[in-house]
Amino acid sequence: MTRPAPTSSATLSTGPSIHFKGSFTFSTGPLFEDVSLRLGGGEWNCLLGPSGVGKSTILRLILGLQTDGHFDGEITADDGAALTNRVSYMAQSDLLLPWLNVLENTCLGARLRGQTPDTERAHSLLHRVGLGAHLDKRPASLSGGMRQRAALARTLVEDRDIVLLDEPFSALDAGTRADMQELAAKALWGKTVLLVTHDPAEAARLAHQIILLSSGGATTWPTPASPPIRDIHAPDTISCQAALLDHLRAGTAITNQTPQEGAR
Ligand SMILES: Nc1ncnc2c1ncn2[C@@H]1O[C@H](COP(=O)(O)OP(=O)(O)OP(=O)(O)O)[C@@H](O)[C@H]1O
Repeated sequence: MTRPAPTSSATLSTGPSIHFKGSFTFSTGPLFEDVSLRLGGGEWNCLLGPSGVGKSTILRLILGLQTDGHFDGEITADDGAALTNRVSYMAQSDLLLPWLNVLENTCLGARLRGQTPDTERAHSLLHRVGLGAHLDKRPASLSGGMRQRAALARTLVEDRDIVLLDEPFSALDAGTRADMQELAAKALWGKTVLLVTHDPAEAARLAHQIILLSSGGATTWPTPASPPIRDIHAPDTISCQAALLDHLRAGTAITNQTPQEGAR
């Protein structure tokens, strides 16, 4: 499979395939039942679906985070190794610590593990996400998009086999979003990436595999024949994006009719 050439100096290793299978229940009732999905090893797997269907919950389960509900199932990697300490994660909220500056936040993972941070790599990534002039600033003085780019740099600085990204580009303007998509795709070359997104264009551009999650379970959606990162102008990218949007809209259609109008 053709992939964009790596531009990072990080150690290159290919991430494993991951199998997720199970059901998740809150005390109030089931969130999903018998969901089965396979994340392609070393690939970008984009997960889309209606709000509240359980996408972030699946990320949290793969990460091994505490949840309020009960998971009955299994999550395994095809190389047989445990997932512990192999996963990096970017949550929907940036989770930047307010008392640390941008550089310190980016290096936080290594410091929490008692390791010496790779400040050269952190500097390089912060420059590449456009925050080179803001290393000393605290999160409170950054815009929402700048905070999201700082959180992205903090995720990219980790050299993990498996990377979980929960709507990482949602706060960015269109141009910066395209730039950050390309940066992330190159920096995470060969990693197993699970990207939660609501953006069909993002999935059509970045995905090796598109997975749709609904109350009925997980299904795959056809991706263009060309390899990611795809040209946004390419006909197969545009048709994938359009068909995906049509499908998602049909699944979340909102009617403006009153019940009385609908009955006429
Ligand atoms: N303690 C809880 N008890 C009951 N339901 C809960 C609890 N915590 C979360 N939920 C519900 O679980 C559902 C799944 O949330 P999750 O964040 O995984 O969805 P999502 O698909 O990622 O949504 P979005 O696209 O809006 O981010 C939501 O409807 C949420 O309200």
